[in-house]
Amino acid sequence: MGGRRRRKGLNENKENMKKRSKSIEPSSTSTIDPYSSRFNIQNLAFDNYYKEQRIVTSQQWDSFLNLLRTPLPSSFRINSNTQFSQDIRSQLENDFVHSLRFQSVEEDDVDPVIPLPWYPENFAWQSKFSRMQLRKNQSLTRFHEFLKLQSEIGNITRQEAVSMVPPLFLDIHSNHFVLDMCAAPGSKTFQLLEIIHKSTEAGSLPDGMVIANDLDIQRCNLLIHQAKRLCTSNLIVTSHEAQNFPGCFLNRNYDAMEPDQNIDQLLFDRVLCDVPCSGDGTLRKAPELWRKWNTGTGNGLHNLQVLIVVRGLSLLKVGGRLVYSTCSMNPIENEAVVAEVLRRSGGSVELVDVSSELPQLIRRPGLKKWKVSDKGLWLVSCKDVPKSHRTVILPSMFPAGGSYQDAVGIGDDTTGDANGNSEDVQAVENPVMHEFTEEVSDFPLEHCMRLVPHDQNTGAFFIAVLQKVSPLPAFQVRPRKEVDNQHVEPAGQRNEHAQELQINLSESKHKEVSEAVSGANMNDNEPNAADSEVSPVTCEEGDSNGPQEPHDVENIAKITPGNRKLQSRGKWRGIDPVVFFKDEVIINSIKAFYGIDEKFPFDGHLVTRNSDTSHVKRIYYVSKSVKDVLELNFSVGQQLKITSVGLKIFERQTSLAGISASCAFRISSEGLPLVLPHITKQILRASPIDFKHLLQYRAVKFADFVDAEFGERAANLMPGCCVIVLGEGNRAPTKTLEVDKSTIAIGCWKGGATLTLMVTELDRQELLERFLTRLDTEKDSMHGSNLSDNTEDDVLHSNGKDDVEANGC
Ligand SMILES: C[S@@+](CC[C@H](N)C(=O)[O-])C[C@H]1O[C@@H](n2cnc3c(N)ncnc32)[C@H](O)[C@@H]1O
Repeated sequence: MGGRRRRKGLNENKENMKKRSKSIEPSSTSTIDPYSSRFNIQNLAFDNYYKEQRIVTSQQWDSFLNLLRTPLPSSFRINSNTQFSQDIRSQLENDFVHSLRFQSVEEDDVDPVIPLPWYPENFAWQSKFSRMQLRKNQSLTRFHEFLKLQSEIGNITRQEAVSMVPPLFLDIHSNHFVLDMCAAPGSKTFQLLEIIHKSTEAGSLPDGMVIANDLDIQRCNLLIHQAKRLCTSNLIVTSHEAQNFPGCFLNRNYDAMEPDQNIDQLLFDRVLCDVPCSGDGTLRKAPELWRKWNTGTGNGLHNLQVLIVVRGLSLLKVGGRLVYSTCSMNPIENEAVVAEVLRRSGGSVELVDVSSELPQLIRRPGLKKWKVSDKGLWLVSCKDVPKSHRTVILPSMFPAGGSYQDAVGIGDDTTGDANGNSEDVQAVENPVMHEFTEEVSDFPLEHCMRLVPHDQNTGAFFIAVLQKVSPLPAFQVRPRKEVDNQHVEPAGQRNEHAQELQINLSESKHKEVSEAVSGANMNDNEPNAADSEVSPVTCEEGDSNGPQEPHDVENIAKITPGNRKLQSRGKWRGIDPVVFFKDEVIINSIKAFYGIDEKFPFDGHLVTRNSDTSHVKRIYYVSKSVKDVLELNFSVGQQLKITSVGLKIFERQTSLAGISASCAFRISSEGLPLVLPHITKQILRASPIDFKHLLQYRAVKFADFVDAEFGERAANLMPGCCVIVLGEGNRAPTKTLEVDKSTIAIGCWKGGATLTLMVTELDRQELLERFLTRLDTEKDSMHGSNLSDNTEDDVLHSNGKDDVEANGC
């Protein structure tokens, strides 16, 4: 099966790859439109707004708009740290590029699927077909099935091409601490983690880590679910308002500080602010947005966006990089936010010129001038804003910024009604009248990047790269009244952001930093109103005692840093507590059962989500970096509301067989790659034929293994969980098992008479397919280009021992 497909692909590969360069043209295929009949894909307010903002030249307007009305080509990313990433890339390069070309629904000159030229190592791909076309067109079924399966297993992530860009500008290194402030559903978080893990050896972990935060706990759960596929110990998921993200500042002079405490404040090398936005850059993917589009959404989000970036900058180390991004085309959510942040940072933050990075990515410079529209009225300066509109239209939305204290005169309306109808409003109706006041920003906003759909057949995106060059200055704490007046309720947001303008961002002294990060109305030791709401239980421990009341803040504040009593109770209502797992009896039994070598650090690296550690079901492994953050978090009174942390490594087997085994904890499939190089017991290497049979039949009797010696060794294992590694050749159980990232291993259960597979059905199918493909590849390389037409079964049968099928296992 796999053999025939591959050979065809191999022969044509080089030629196909040469043709790739012309392939990012929009395809005529993408104009087929089941789409236009279902959605009203025009909106006059949209046209008027963006024509006036001049986001593209008037000559380009039609092609811009026409492309916006066509479906988005589907794109995806190969998860570079999955075991089969290279295999998947080869399959695309060698097989699909070729086969789809010939099955294409249209005769055109566009390659059906191509690697995105600006994405490193051909790990991101775009097809010329929209998702709908992939679903509906029968000639694309095989490709569609491939995408579906690989994405379910976690080998690929379906993601908009432009959405893959922001993480690439963060310049992430494996030792970086990264904060993803608005992370869910997590496609960019996964990119960040992949980069951090990229050059780590099997069985070891990078020094860096990612905190993925999102206010919406349901969306956090999506992220957590997807993140399991990454098998990472270097991730913490939190759920806070990004603009109030806790600072976790530990006063170093604290008497009872633990000696091993090695970080005293949560500061990050990199911060990603992929903020909530109006999302009109995704119109091609979500055409229902055409109907809903209005200028109020962007205006309503501007202030929140500024606050999130400002908070991100205060948590960024000096010298660190912050990337701000939106999938909106609106300058009020983009350039105006960046300009306001630069204004507030008083020279301590620079907008970086990244024109030499990712040169193949076509981008346009940020705008230097724009206007504000409020209910159909054009405003060119904050001086034009009538008093009654000043709660909605902020000075920071204009290119020159300013403040309403200075803005007296024309817009100083005292007679307007609640809807802003007044003589002054009439006075600003005609933008021509104020053309002479058109403002131009002084900041180098041309360094911002605008990705527009018709440049490379994508959605639209906005990206700005900021670098913190010195501590942020102290800002004036604004009077409460003005703060309330200035608050703008963003569309769909709760009224929780009103107070945040009071944040004091001084970073000149540690004490001040502590105050700054806490926000004026927010005690660092205290959950804020939004955070202590009852939220869905993030119940990683199934037997948790259910939602818990938030603990007495006073008591928490009094507990000295490092007092482990804290850990036995959860602080956040509805969220399981994070508890360091230190049960020596269980840990030693696991270590002894699997013969885990001393090089693999357990101390302080195991956590559970159950304060009753005698009933722990799941044990999670955390990297040194995550361990440090958790310890800091305990020391500062658990400011972080952690919904998920670490990698599930051991899981209690609750069945009868599990209870009777000498170690009740099995190794989870997520944890296996990490612990594999350190296991010396309960591990066997199987020949390909026996490995294949395990995958095919799920359970194989010891007597039925083709390699009798392997069967005997399996029978001699301790009852319970064991690991079977795919060996080379017919039989090869060796004493020391050398493993690397490409090693294929599976968790099994050794019962009375059989070995039984312990992987999900989906993983089993995928593993079998990949395993057969590898056999194919080996066969290819053995026979060179002169391949016979043997199937993989011929190879397997050639050892003359394939009697398992006959035995009907
Ligand atoms: C553009 S989406 C993020 C997409 C994500 N970065 C990704 O690549 O998958 C914006 C996210 O911000 C979250 N959000 C909205 N308001 C927030 C706030 N005040 N603080 C933190 N997250 C917020 C939303 O729940 C949403 O998941």
